[in-house]
Formats: sequence, C-alpha cells, structure tokens
Amino acid sequence: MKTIEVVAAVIYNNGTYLATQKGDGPFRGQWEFPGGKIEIGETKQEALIREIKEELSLTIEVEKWICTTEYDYPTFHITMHSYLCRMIEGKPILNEHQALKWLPAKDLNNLKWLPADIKTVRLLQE
Ligand SMILES: Nc1nc2c([nH]c(=O)n2[C@@H]2O[C@H](COP(=O)(O)OP(=O)(O)OP(=O)(O)O)[C@@H](O)[C@H]2O)c(=O)[nH]1
Repeated sequence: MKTIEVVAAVIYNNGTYLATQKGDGPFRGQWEFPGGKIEIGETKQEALIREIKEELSLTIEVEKWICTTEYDYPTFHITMHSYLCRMIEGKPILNEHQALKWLPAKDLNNLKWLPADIKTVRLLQE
C-alpha cells in the first residue's frame, strides 16, 4: 500500500484551536487540521509553514511536536505529524477549505474528524 507523510498544524489563538473542513475529495465535509504532504528536500517545519500559507494565507510559528500517528485508510497508509503552532500574522482565508472553526479543546469532539486525527484531538483534551 502507498504511504504518504503529512504534517498537520494545530494552530491556537486565544484559548481556541483552528479546525478546517475539507471542501473536496473523498473526505469532503470532514474536519482536519490544515497541512499536507511533505515535499522532497523540505523539513517538517518548512512544509507546515508553506502549507498554511497556501491553504489559509496565514503565517505561523511551529512551537512543538504533539504526536505522530500511523493510520491505514482503505487505499493508502498515512504517517501524520501534528505540531502545535502559533499564529503570527494574518487572518485565515479559505483558499482550499469550505469552512473553519476556532474551538476550545472541550468542543473539538463535536466535529466529525478524519480518522487519522482522533489521537491528536484526544491529546489536546487531556
Ligand atoms: N492536512 C491534513 N491532511 C490530513 C489530516 N488527516 C488526514 O487523514 N489527512 C490526509 O492526509 C492527506 C493530505 O494530503 P493533502 O491533499 O492535504 O496534501 P497536499 O496539500 O500536499 O496535497 P496535493 O498533493 O493534493 O497538493 C489527505 O489524504 C488527507 O485526507 C489532517 O489533519 N490534515
């Protein structure tokens, strides 16, 4: 099975975390942490900063690693690295997603997350 390596940004601001809703593809309508695949020659931090600029026109600072999750989807395996990130400039703009929400940790459970994200959400709630 194909493996993809992805970075996800858990962006916090004023006691809330940013969740984004996928706008297309097989997981349309489900929620994720913004991010994407690491490109060749890039560090995880560089990939995160690039993806968040592309997807949300936002400048972030990567603060700390949260967890790495391995998950088998029916057609691929994902290795996903989640990082806590701080917003340093801009206001999120939906360049790719259909919606976003800023939520306190206790409310993150109300969303339908991509299966690979469940562990990250649980850790934020501990
Ligand atoms: N960004 C992101 N992707 C996730 C999360 N959880 C999860 O399963 N994924 C999966 O990881 C993959 C990320 O690919 P992507 O399509 O967002 O990455 P990308 O922007 O580099 O893609 P591209 O090749 O279409 O340009 C998708 O299959 C997505 O469904 C998450 O929390 N954030």
